[in-house]
Amino acid sequence: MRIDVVTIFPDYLRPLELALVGRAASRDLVDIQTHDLRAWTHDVHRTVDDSPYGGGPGMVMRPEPWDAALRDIVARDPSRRPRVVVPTPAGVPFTQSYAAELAEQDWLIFCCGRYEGIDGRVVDAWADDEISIGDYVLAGGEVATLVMVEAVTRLLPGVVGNAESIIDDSFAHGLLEGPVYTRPPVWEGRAVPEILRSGDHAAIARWRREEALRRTRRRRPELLDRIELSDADRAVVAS
Ligand SMILES: N#Cc1ccccc1Cn1ccc2ccc(-c3cc(N)[nH]n3)cc21
Repeated sequence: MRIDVVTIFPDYLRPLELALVGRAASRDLVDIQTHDLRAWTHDVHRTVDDSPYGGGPGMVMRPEPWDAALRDIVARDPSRRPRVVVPTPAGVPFTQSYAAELAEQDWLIFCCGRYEGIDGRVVDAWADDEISIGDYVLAGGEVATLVMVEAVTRLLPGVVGNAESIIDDSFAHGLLEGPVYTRPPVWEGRAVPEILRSGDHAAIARWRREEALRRTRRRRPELLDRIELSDADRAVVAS
């Protein structure tokens, strides 16, 4: 997969050079290129913003640099059509299934806005997806892009060593993941649940599902309406 990110703060995307995503890039499992939007400005001040039509606070990102940047980047591989993603607080919620959908693409371009956002005509002309990572307002699209690139990259083949761990992900089954434990068996007087040290894998799987059901019921009950529950699951949720 190729991922291009356009931003006025390229250094904000440096974390993509680290850890899981950085390792995936070094193994050529993903090719991530970051671009400074100001490279597509031509005035001495490299201006990317202007006052909003209709008045109001803040500034809006001008259409011309964005259109020039996207035309240039897309033209670099005429045989492929990228999926253009614009992070925005007004977007469709980003979910694990959305990450899986984006992970199926072979080329993503993330457009990181700043100020009060990108001129709506550019978004209309170019965006395939306008995505929100949560109901709060960030100062720009870079953090949302970091979140989405990590969530998508970890789903790419070969990136996560133990493929099972992404299958058992929180949300993969529609439930929140239950608690996890490691050594020591007792820490500060708190013991690891005995079942996890029993070696009875069927019982352990059942316990983990029950913990996931209980945690989901407590923290995100609305998720339970979206999944098929067995009679045993319903008994746990009702208890
Ligand atoms: N747009 C806008 C906007 C509107 C009002 C006030 C401040 C901003 C800042 N901003 C500019 C670009 C941009 C991109 C994404 C987010 C974003 C995403 C999520 N999920 N929260 N915030 C915010 C962004």
